[in-house]
Parts: sequence; structure tokens; C-alpha cells
Amino acid sequence: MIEVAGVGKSFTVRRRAGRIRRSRTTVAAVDDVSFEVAAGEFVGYLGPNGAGKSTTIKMLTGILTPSSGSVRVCGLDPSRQRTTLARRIGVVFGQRTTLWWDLPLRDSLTLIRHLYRVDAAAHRARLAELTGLLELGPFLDTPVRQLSLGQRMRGDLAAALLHDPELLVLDEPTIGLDVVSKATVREFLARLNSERGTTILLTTHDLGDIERLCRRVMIIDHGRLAYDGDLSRLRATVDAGRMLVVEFARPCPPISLPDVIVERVQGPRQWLRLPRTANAAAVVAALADRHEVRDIALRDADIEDVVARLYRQVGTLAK
Ligand SMILES: Nc1ncnc2c1ncn2[C@@H]1O[C@H](COP(=O)(O)OP(=O)(O)OP(=O)(O)O)[C@@H](O)[C@H]1O
Repeated sequence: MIEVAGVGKSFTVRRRAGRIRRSRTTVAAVDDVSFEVAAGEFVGYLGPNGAGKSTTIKMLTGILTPSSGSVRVCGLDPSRQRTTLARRIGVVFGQRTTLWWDLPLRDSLTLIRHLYRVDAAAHRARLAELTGLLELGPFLDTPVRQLSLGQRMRGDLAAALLHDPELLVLDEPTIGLDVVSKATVREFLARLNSERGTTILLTTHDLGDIERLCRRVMIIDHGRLAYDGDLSRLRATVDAGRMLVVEFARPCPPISLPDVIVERVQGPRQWLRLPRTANAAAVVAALADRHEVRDIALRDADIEDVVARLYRQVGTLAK
């Protein structure tokens, strides 16, 4: 469905160098990235700010032309065949809407039918289906400007899916949504992938989205692919260990014990990271020996810990 081979994208930026002079520098936003996504996959695309995610997505959807390498999506060259590709893929940018601000949602969706030249009967059936799945009924006749963020996102998803695309590309679809709206959007995407077989590429900073939805994750950093594989293997590869949260009777300086990394200190509480191989019982005994301990909790590193650690050690990982 997606084939990306040795792709790079550079931008020339002009910077001030002194009062009048400007110098030109080249920024490699994406640098020699290769990956494939097969039909039916649900892949998460992660990376810190400025890593190159949006640039990749813009190349996949034909908005930007790569500086080097090749991109094929649904067998097409996105930058040369952008209009043909648009009929086969759906794209949602969480920070922007494709809907007409002043029109009721229903009218926006009708206009989109004409843009994509969807046959009227097929449109009616698909709109009815999406209205049910995304619970659009109560606000189909409301102008887009009056919709809540969660309602608007559901509207945008419907707009991207009216022409029944094979591939859906999402850029931060749950940004700013409350817990309930997030859950609705995630549930919908999970069903779209499992029941309809739509291939989904999801860019997000929300690791809850990734944990809930994606088996495979790709992580980009400084324009280079730092990881591509199973979420479970990522946990194993990046030994984020376990987190010991200790509450002492009173605040004390950061603990110093072999193998123990102090991640955070807040009043009498300290967050201590233990490698997987460390003996937690021995650490707890050593702490209790030195200080009065009020409370202790031990948990596995969560996905936030794993990814934060990966971002820090990026470049040292084998692909
Ligand atoms: N049009 C442009 N002109 C110059 N530099 C650009 C342009 N677009 C992106 N960049 C630079 O390319 C790099 C990658 O940007 P990109 O927007 O792809 O990152 P991102 O991973 O999507 O970040 P974020 O999570 O913040 O959205 C950044 O250094 C950015 O400043």
C-alpha cells in the first residue's frame, strides 16, 4: 500500500547572519527513510517535535515532492498523480479542517461528494453508515463553526471516508479531544481497520492512541527512522525497566544507590528507575535502612517511559 525507498526531503532556509547579510542553510527534514506498509496494517508514526513526521505525510499525500528516493502509495507516484491518489486515500489533519466553516456539516459532506465524484446512491448509503458509526445525527444540520472539537473531528473523519478510501492517513486526530471523544474516535478507527480492512497510518504524540490501536510503530528522529517494529519488541529493546515511586516521611536529597536512576523528585516523593535485572526487594531494603519510608509503589515502565527513553538514546538503536 505504501512503499518508501531511500526518501529524503531538504529545505533551504535563510537565516540572518549579521545585520544585513543572510546565509542559506539546508535542513534535512527527512533523511534516507525506507519503509513499507502492507494493506490492512494499522501503523503508528511517532517522533519528537520537528522530527520529520509531517514532512513524510506531505510526501505520501503528494503535497511535497521528495528531494531524493521514491514514494509509491496505492501504486501511484503521489506528487505526479495527486488528484488520482486523492480518490483512493483519505487524509485528516487534527489541527485543520477540510469542512466549510459556515455550512452545516451535511452540506459540507455533499460538496465533498461532488469533489470526489461519488455517485449519489453510494454517497447516501455511505453517509448513513458513517452517521451511525460516528454518531453524527444530532449535529448534521449544525454549521461547522458551531461544532465542538470532538464533533468537528468526527465530521472530518466522515469527510475523509465518504469515498471509501483504501488508506487513511491521520495527523494527530485526537489532539485537544476530551477523554470521551478520544475513546469514540479510537473505537471508530479500530473498527474501520478490523472490519473494513482500511489501512491506517497514524501520526500522534498521544501514546494512548498508539497503545490502543497499533501493533506496529515507526519512530523518526532528526529525519531518520530510529525504530520500525512491534510495540512489544520496542518495550523489550528499550529497557526502560521498572519505576519505583517512594514516599519518604520527609523530603530528602536524591537517592544514590547502584543501578538506581532518580527520574524525578517532588517533595518527599522520588521516582526511581530500576533496570529490569535489579533486585527491587534489595533496593527497597536499602532505602528503608537509610530513611523512614511512608509508601512504596512498583510498576512496569509504561509506554511514555519507553518512548521518552528511546528519544533520548536515539541513534544507538539498530533499525
Ligand atoms: N517548509 C519548510 N521550510 C523549512 N523547513 C521546514 C519546512 N517544513 C518543515 N521544516 C523543518 O523540517 C523539520 C521537520 O519538520 P516536520 O514538520 O516534518 O516535523 P514533525 O515531526 O511533523 O514535527 P511536529 O511534531 O512538531 O509537528 C523541522 O526542522 C522543520 O523546521
